[in-house]
Amino acid sequence: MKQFFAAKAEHPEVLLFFRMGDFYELFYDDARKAARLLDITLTQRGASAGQPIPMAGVPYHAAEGYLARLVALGESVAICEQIGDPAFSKGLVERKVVRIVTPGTVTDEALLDERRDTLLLAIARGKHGYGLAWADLSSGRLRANEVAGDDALEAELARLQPVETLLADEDGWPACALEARGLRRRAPWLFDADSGRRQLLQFFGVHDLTAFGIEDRPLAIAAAAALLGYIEETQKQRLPHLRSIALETSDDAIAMNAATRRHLELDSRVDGDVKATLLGVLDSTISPMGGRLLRRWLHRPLRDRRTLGQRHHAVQTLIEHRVENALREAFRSLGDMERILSRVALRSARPRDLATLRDGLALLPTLRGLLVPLDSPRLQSLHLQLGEFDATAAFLHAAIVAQPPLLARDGGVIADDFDAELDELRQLSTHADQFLIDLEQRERASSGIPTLKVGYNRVHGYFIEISKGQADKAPVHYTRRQTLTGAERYITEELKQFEDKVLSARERSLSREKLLYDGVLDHLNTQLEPLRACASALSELDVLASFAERANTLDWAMPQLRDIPGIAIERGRHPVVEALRDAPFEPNDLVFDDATRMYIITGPNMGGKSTFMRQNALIVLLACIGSFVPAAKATIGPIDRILTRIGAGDDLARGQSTFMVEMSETAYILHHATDQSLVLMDEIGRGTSTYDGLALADAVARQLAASNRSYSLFATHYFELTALAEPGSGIANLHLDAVEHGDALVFMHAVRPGPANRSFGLQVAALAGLPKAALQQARARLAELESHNRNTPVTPLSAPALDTPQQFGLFAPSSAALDALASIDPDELTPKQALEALYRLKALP
Ligand SMILES: Nc1ncnc2c1ncn2[C@@H]1O[C@H](COP(=O)(O)OP(=O)(O)OP(=O)(O)O)[C@@H](O)[C@H]1O
Repeated sequence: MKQFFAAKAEHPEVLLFFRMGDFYELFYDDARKAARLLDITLTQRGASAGQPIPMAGVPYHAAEGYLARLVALGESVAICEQIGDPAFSKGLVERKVVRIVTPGTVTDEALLDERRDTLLLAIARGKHGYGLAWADLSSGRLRANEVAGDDALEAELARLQPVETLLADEDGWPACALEARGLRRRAPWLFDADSGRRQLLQFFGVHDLTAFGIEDRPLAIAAAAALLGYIEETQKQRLPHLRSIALETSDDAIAMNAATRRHLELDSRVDGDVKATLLGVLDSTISPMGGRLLRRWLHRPLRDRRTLGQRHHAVQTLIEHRVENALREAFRSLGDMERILSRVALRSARPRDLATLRDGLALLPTLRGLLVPLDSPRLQSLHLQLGEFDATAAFLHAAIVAQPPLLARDGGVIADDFDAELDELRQLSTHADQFLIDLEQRERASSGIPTLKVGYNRVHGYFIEISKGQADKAPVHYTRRQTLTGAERYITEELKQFEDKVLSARERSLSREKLLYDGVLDHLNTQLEPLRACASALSELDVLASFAERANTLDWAMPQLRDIPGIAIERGRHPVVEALRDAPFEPNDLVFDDATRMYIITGPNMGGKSTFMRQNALIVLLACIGSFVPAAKATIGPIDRILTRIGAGDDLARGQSTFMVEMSETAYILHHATDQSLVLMDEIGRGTSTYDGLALADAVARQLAASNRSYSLFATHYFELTALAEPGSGIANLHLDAVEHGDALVFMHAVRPGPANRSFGLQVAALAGLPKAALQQARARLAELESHNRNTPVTPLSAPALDTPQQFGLFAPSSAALDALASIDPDELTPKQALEALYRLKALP
């Protein structure tokens, strides 16, 4: 327990797996917590100061599964191992924490999500913004950035989705940081830029940080130093695969805030159905590393039209030469080279990792053969980046058996003919079998006992076994080793000598194999950088081939990215709605140019307004990651942001009301949208009373059109807003329609110019199964409201000067007053009652 308390004192915040023979045991609160989280039995072991010690344990050989579950729950675990061999140590075995497994630092295959980066993030705070540094230890990728305010920090958190986040243990962090996953508070001095800088210079062995692009970014440096400090503290080993850090500035990418990522359902949905997300439809990559790269691309659409143009051209070339399927076929045996190489660097690569690497490298000549004739600059540069690894592939082929076992521990990994000494040691063991057969026959003959057997057992070693009935015939030079119920077991001098030789040959061959295995890792480590470049080229090829496959299968077209402002989409479709619908999808056009920067979209519920708005954002997004797009034609000018305000994103968990969320997202958009931003506004203002809502929607639309001058799609049920579309306002109307067929309602889904004339709200409610009585009441009420509106002069909304506040002229008399009036029969009233009624009416709101 002394040992335990010492180890626990060093790691008070994490669970301590304390190795005891074949088990990892947990004590006290750790035991209680683990028992709860892992559903394992809480028992007791011994007592301390007269009190029983709560204990829970997991078998050592099954620890990985339990670790995976704990890490997935966001827990960290310190692994305290027995150091040295218990067989040789006198008294207590020494124990030491050898590593800390944390959600953001795991590299074991079993603990990682195959198709998602596992990021550890550190955030440093400054007066004017934040520094971020993040690492994916399983691939060795290390990045940093600086952002200006809380909103930008939130956007980065939504993009990166770290599994573990380090923050200085101070007050005043914004909610988005405090809600980050796997939050870990660290001492504030660990986030110091000056000492951090020295730390980074030392870590990377350089004289300045200019080459990494972070020399004059103190907050990024502070975050990176805190990050690396934590990694070293938890991993307790060298990290040779973290060789550089790169700045990933936000300026290169199309900005999307957290709300936009959520609303567009890029890779997740509130209902958890990932198949119905953009990534779900888009991702047909074969290798896990390709899948991870695609997800990164999707969350970081680019603004650099040259890079994107090269990607589009590459995809087109793959399609034209019909090679995408051949490439993809080759990728099937590729495996996760990127993560394997990290494990090679960390020296934790398993035999099967090396076999996968070998088979992957063996594919390169085929891949190169496919790429050579392709006339695309990007494909050719990837071709070069693949490199030549024929010698390495041959080396691995010679070194590793065709199908190695799971663990290196039991041998059988290094191939025959790779090392003469190993071959000789192995021969000794193999020849042992023949020797034993010969010995058995000889001993049977000389002793005259035909049932005599030669055998082996792990505890007692080799033996000669004679049944109890024949035991008295045992020759005198047999020494008894073990007595069983029905038999006696003996050893002879000859067998003993043989045993020593064979056992030591086994041991020596195992340690020889270990040495050779280390040698193979050494050899691979000398080529780590070119191998990693190869893996990254393979990942990108996988993504490009996946784009080509999707474009072919789903009939997508190559977008044109232009320097000229504007967006023109012909026959655009919503990729996810189209994929999930059985019926055909109705394609729609969209044109934004200098004359029209905003469309007010009206039409019935279920008409397709949201779908139309989102499909255009998704088409722009797809074009800006290098993919083809679901449209007949798409021409897209420079875009700096995609911003959305779409309903149903209620954030009750964060304690904000629906309306509050709606307004803060709208505020964000008005503050950030520029004339190169694409903005989607869906039913803004519906979260509050009609007039407040209308007034707000009107003001927001005007501001977006006149001040922000963004490309805006503005869906609304307030028909009054359609009046904004005046000549010269830059605003136009679009509408969707439905037609009634008897009781049925048919949605046309076709986007047409001009405002809608009906909303069909009640018909849609009927479709949704609202009770008949409620519908009848609603119909009567609607007729009443409509007749009031007709009798009341409505001043139409116009947009004479977009920046002058509008006075609404649509206030009909309060319906309460009308109701009250309607209930009065003047002929029945006495003069006094009439006067009282007049006072009551006057008092009504
Ligand atoms: N262009 C289209 N072609 C075929 N089906 C479509 C199309 N657009 C929308 N749909 C179908 O209609 C359904 C409703 O569309 P959507 O949610 O966009 O309507 P909406 O007008 O935004 O409705 P609400 O006003 O109630 O939010 C979609 O789920 C989809 O199945």
